Amino acid sequence: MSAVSLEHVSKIYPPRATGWRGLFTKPQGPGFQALDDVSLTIEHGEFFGLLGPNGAGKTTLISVLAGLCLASAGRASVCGHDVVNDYQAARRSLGVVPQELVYDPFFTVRETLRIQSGYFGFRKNDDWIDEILAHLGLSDKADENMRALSGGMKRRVLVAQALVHRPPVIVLDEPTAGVDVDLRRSLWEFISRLNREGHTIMLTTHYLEEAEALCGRVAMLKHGQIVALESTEALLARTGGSLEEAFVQIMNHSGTNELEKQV
Ligand SMILES: Nc1ncnc2c1ncn2[C@@H]1O[C@H](COP(=O)(O)OP(=O)(O)OP(=O)(O)O)[C@@H](O)[C@H]1O
Repeated sequence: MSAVSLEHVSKIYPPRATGWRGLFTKPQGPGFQALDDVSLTIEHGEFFGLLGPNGAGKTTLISVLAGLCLASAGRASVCGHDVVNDYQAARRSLGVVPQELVYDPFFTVRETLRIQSGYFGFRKNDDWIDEILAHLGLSDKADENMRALSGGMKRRVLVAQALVHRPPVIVLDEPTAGVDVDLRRSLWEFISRLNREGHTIMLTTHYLEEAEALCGRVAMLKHGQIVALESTEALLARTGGSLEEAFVQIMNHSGTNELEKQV
């Protein structure tokens, strides 16, 4: 049983209503294909990078895994639990750090984490909450109101929120966007430790030097299709440079119909 499995997953967003006519008529048109027949398996304990330019479909793929949007075709599972038919177990197996800074401005950091623990049925979770806070440099912010935190601090809380239920699989959607060097370092130390302890990590980032240093295997998405899927080492050996150079090479020179060759 794999940590994450996607079998022929496609996602077509329905056409959006435009203008005032959209209020009265059903939007017409083909919709937008964000994922196109994506198949991918991530084994337990892997540190996996999901890379691609803006709009490639990374967040859509994560949303399918987290049950936030339904795939139009195909099947996805987390730790063997189907994200549709067995969604509660799938959701419990997954901790997602979202890209957007979403938070409730009425609660303190500790209250936020206690509430999140409650969603997963953890009542007395303060020992683990304190440990997470310490590792993310948030101990002195525990009793501060969420709205009083800086953007980088809010992002740390989002990371903490994803970890409160000790999920075996952790998905980080651009966790270091807009955070300082200090947090990056402490965040990666903490995430690497969780990975060493057996957690599976799936990371999306535009900082390719971070992906190169951390990820044992990477997938590259382009227009919703996988255009590269291999170990970081093999990819670098094949393309003969850094991950950034490999990324530019693959994105500029591989049409999506070259897929079969590379996957
Ligand atoms: N709810 C939606 N309705 C319609 N189209 C959408 C919706 N969500 C995303 N899209 C489109 O699907 C495509 C893939 O978006 P997605 O957010 O998955 O890309 P991404 O790879 O995560 O990009 P980024 O690196 O910018 O975060 C984009 O063209 C986006 O505009």
